[in-house]
Amino acid sequence: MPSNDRETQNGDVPIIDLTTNEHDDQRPLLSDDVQQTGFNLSTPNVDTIRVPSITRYRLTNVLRSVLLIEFLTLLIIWFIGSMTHTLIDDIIHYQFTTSIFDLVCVSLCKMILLVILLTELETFSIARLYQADSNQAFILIRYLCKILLFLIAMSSLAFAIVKLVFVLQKSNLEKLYLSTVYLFVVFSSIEFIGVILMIPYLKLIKLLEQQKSSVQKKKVDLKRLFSLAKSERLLMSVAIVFLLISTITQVVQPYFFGKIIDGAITSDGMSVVNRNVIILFIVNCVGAAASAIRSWLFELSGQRLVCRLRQSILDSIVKQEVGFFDDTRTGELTNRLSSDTQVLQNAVTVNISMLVRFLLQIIGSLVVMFYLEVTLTLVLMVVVPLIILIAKLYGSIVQKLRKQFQDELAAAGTTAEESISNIRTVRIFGAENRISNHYSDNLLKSYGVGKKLAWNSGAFMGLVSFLTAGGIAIVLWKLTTGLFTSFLMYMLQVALAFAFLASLFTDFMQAVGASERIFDLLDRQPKIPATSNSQSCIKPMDFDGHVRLEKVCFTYPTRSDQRVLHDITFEIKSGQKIALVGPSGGGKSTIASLLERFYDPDSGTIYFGSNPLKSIDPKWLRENVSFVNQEPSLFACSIRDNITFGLDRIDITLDEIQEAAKQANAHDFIEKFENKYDTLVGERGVRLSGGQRQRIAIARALLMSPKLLLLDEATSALDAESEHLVQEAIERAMIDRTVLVIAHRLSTVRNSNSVIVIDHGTIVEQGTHDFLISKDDGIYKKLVLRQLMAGNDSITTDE
Ligand SMILES: Nc1ncnc2c1ncn2[C@@H]1O[C@H](COP(=O)(O)OP(=O)(O)OP(=O)(O)O)[C@@H](O)[C@H]1O
Repeated sequence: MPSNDRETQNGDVPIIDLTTNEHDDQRPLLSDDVQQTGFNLSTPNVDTIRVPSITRYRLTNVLRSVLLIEFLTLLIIWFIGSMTHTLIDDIIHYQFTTSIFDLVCVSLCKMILLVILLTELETFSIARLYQADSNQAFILIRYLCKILLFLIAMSSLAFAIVKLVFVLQKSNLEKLYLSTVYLFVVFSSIEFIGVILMIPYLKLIKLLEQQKSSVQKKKVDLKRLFSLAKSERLLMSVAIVFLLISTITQVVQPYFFGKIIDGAITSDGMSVVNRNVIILFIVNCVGAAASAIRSWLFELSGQRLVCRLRQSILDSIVKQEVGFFDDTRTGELTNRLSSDTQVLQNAVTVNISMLVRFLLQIIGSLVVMFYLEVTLTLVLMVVVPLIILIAKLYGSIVQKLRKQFQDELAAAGTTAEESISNIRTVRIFGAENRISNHYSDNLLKSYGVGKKLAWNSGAFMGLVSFLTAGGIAIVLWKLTTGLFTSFLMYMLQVALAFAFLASLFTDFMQAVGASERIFDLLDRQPKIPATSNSQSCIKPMDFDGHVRLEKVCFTYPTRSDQRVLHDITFEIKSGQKIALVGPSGGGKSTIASLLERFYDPDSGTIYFGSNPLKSIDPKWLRENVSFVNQEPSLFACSIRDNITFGLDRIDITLDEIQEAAKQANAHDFIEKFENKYDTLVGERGVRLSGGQRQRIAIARALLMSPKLLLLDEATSALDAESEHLVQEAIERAMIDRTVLVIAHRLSTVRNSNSVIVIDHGTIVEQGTHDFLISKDDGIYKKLVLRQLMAGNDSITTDE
């Protein structure tokens, strides 16, 4: 069930108002509404309802805008007209067939009344949302509002048509005046159709101020999304100049094309044809060059932008604390790096260019069309949206009727099937006629729906044909062949531009979703800093390896109900080797993770020398503490690069690398490779054996010369030779260092100064190997005895 939150994340803006059926005034909104609207409103309680954030791009707001545009346009035309005769003149000597004053008044009144009614209906809807019981008074007022809405829109249209009819009967009309009346008819028709379409669905929820947050977030994100392109503004400005040039060339082409055709069919027109063909050729060449440069520059700025963005995202990802990665899937993060950034790249460069281009194309084409023939353009502006609206209306009606038809047909089918399969029973009871009548009843119902379908289909085809034929008749009657061709080409340009704009809207919404996810990531501050970012971080220069854990308790963020460590207190003195042993899952690796500050303890403190770990510079920590874990992962680069992975300095010599590799028992096998230290290890080091990987990881840790070495001994099965080599490397690595080793082998434990036995997150025993083995009934003793009996060296057991 999509919740509002999820919608916001995905960036999907619900386009249609919250809708319900008429009869649901009688019941609370139930699951159907959830499916229909995407919002769960089933519990109509003020406290528990999550009021959905509704889009600003909703039908009622479109209607409000149309009303405002209509009023402002008429007002401007009235003022322009006043240059010839004063505004007052138009009022005092008012004439139905020559004044604009009445149109302005009707438009103003209509705007005020419709806006009030729409707002009222929205308010009722939100009030109803909060009320479990239906309120008769509410319902009545709602119906009244809807009726008024319809009547006002219809009256305005009727007035417009009457005025047009009267005006057309007059001769010597001013072109501007006639156009204004046409314009008023267009607007009134659009509003009337809008109101009719809206009334059955109007259950709009008015968004309360305090609940606008998610809409506002979207707004901010859109702004921020475009701010990404800021650093490319120079490139993009140049690109926009070329975009303007290429769009202008595209807009003027049909005009010259028309001229060529007109010239070709007139007897003395060859010189006109020649001239215009040359102009068209030059225009085309300029357009092609401008398109090429525009496309190159937009693509280039897009590529630059996405590179920067990907870099910032990766920087932000790798800065996050380890707990973040426990919680976030790798695929999700790589998706943000690849597909989300790709979506953004298109949105802020190519899509912007397309948006500007198509808008200019529409405006430019309309301007030229108006220039060529005002009346005709106005007629087309009425006919085309009208056909689109009618098609939409027809589509929704047919969809409903088809479903009804299928249901009725299915019922008839069931009757027939039942009768045929139970024919013996039918025969026994002589029920043939009854069955036939029953079937006929069902058929009649489906036939009834079929009749409606047929009627609607006829009406639709008739209306569309009439409008199209009417439009074409006017075009043919009014225009020369050349003009006709230009007109058709312009219409095509406008229609295509609208179609592309619709798909661009979807792309932008997708980009808003992607940008939300990306900005969430870019803005995320790691809970544990990965880099030194403040002056207050300490770099304890006198650190000698002495570490103390005091009453450390810890729970993994992803498993908050299970505490992993309880009151762990112990210390590792400088130069000591401490072995952590205990059953699997007891919490040994977790202690090492805390010392690496992958996580922070819930309570208690870890001290490095006298400094709490939280106050220590993260960079210093990485340089002075090395961790070799059970299954070390290598990077898909050369052995040399893997060994020097942790080092910042670039002046590292091959001798130093070889020395570390020798200590880690890795030098000999590396030398046997054809490319020696430049051998590529493959993804995650797959081209090396487990033992070789471990020895390279040990070399990598040793090269850092850490003051504290954390070792997690491998339990993975290695052959005897490899195991011996790894073990030897580990023992060598421990010499002259402070070491905490998660020990799985008796030999390692024996060599350590102290053994700490961890079970179920607590320290259950602590002391030297000899002391612990001498204890009767001790866990450590049991572990050792068990593995001695099993005849191996491993002291780790599963719980
Ligand atoms: N990233 C994690 N998120 C949630 N729980 C975890 C995580 N890592 C370990 N755990 C849990 O914490 C507990 C202690 O795990 P830990 O790896 O510290 O045990 P261990 O003693 O090192 O075991 P082993 O010897 O098998 O490596 C286990 O119950 C484990 O399931």
